[in-house]
Amino acid sequence: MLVIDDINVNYGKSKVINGISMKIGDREKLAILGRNGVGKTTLLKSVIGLLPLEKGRIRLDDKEISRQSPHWRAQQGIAYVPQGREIIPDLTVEENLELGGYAHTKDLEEQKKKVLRFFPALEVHLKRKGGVLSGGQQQQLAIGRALMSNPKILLLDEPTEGIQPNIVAEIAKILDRVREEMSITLVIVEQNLKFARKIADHYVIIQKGKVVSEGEMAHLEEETIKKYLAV
Ligand SMILES: Nc1ncnc2c1ncn2[C@@H]1O[C@H](COP(=O)(O)OP(=O)(O)OP(=O)(O)O)[C@@H](O)[C@H]1O
Repeated sequence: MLVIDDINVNYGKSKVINGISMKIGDREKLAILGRNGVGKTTLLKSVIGLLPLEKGRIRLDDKEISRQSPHWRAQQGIAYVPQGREIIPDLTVEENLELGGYAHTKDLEEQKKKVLRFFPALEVHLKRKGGVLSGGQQQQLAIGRALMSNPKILLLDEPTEGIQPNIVAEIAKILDRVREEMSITLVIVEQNLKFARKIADHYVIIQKGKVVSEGEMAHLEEETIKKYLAV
């Protein structure tokens, strides 16, 4: 279980996360929702250790991780798919994948095989440069790269951004399979509500760095959507 306990995160004097708490159970599928600029990416970055906490604590399975390095947290099983994917364009698909595994996997070949089972669209392009793939393929590669560390928890920041609807549906299917077969907890920051509904069983809505609504996805009401998500 990942426990976020009353955290604050600032950029200099600007307070972005103001007392967020949440518990994310094993194998849960959580969507973090909210309008632009409310602090969703900042929250994910503080969980992986890229941003320091001003206040509060984060625990993973009863281990305090708040002050550990990003590398240490990755070794404990937290993986991250950044917004914009951040594929290295001049490395091949295979090399991009391997980058996610070097520090965490004894048997790179075996792990590659395990990950590629979920991504037939990547397997046929292994020797091509990452930069020539379509947006949807790059997103799959970014997810595959994160899975190379064999994580317990996968954090994804807007995986559907700029991706065609049919590929979005494909990614939803892949994530579902990954979660089932690798027994992973999914935490997805998302603006695409349709996708979020499809993929997640719970939601949290953030506004001005605070949680303003949370619950089961099936109970997310139109009124709440209008109030906190409609643009
Ligand atoms: N490096 C930074 N330095 C200063 N302020 C920042 C920095 N990164 C983000 N911010 C500010 O922090 C606030 C929250 O940003 P964040 O990216 O976490 O929001 P978000 O909810 O993920 O939005 P989006 O959906 O646009 O990605 C915004 O006001 C943003 O301008």
